[in-house]
Amino acid sequence: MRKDKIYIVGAGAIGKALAVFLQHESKDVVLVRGSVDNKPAEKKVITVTNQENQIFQQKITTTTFCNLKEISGIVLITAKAFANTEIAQRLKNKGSNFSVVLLQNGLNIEKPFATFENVFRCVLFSTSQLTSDNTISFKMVTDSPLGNMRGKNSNQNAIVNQISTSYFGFKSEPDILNMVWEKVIINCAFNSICPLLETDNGIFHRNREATKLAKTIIAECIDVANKCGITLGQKKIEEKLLLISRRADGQLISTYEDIRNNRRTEIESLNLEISRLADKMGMPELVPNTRLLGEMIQLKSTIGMADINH
Ligand SMILES: NC(=O)C1=CN([C@@H]2O[C@H](COP(=O)(O)OP(=O)(O)OC[C@H]3O[C@@H](n4cnc5c(N)ncnc54)[C@H](OP(=O)(O)O)[C@@H]3O)[C@@H](O)[C@H]2O)C=CC1
Ligand SMILES: CC(C)(CO)C(=O)C(=O)O
Repeated sequence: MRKDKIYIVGAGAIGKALAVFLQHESKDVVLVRGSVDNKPAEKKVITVTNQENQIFQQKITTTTFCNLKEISGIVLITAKAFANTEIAQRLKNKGSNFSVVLLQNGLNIEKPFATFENVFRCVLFSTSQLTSDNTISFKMVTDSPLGNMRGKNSNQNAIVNQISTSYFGFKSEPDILNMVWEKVIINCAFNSICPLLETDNGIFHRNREATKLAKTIIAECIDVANKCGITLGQKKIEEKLLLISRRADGQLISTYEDIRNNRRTEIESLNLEISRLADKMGMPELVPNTRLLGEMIQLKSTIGMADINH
């Protein structure tokens, strides 16, 4: 079996958990900082607790792009999606002997990698939350599908085999675009409703009114997807939303974490991207609630960030 080096770009909740699980299974892994460069490499002890209260602890090498002359292997991007243009630019200077896998939420986030040869998207069905700088609460919902944007299929299976562990699973997906849409729609509900209600991901399986609102968002977004030639089923997406809500009960969605920590959110690639698509098609009326909730998240986030700057 192939044993490529695995570079994880973005040392956040997902990146750190993934690094720990991979190294736990003896994979050759390094964390590469997304927002920081020109720092020497260091080793950090990172501890992950999973849904079964199993504890995993590994000393992970964390480095920055300046220390990597050439990259050869698998590059997993777990930085926030709005950083992709800058990350693509940095990767362009590191040769071409690697495949890129985007593990981020969001629609059209692969655009900055348009000129790369092997680009894959993965749709994450796991939740990870930092409980302190280097401790993480992790819950796997189910295996995360990974599919081909431009690379060869053989490459896709090799990547899935190499990055899968017993605790953070992946599977090959022939129609990743469909999956991306489904998950983006689910995130349009989770990433707006949970932070606005200031609650955790379990809200939908606990509260019927919250689920009703989520169903409205799902229906609006499916309309936009259909108009873009993507056929999706309302029931299937609702079931996935409830499954995630049950399995990720108690975890906070990353957008809520961002707002609580006065950081930029990814709402631009979720509710606001779907709203933009509806506008572009000349049908803004398709997504009134999705847009409104997205704008409220934007406002909540900018108010918080403005407060700390004064
Ligand atoms: N957390 C979760 O449960 C899930 C997350 N996702 C998706 O996974 C991705 C990562 O999420 P998560 O780990 O929670 O996020 P975090 O905020 O915990 O970590 C994201 C990392 O992105 C990097 N980053 C942030 N801003 C910038 C910037 N301006 N330029 C470059 N890099 C930047 C930072 O890396 P560094 O510290 O190295 O600078 C940061 O640690 C997101 O797209 C999210 O939507 C999907 C499903 C579940
Ligand atoms: C919807 C959920 C919880 C699924 O993993 C997610 O995408 C996130 O935490 O960002």
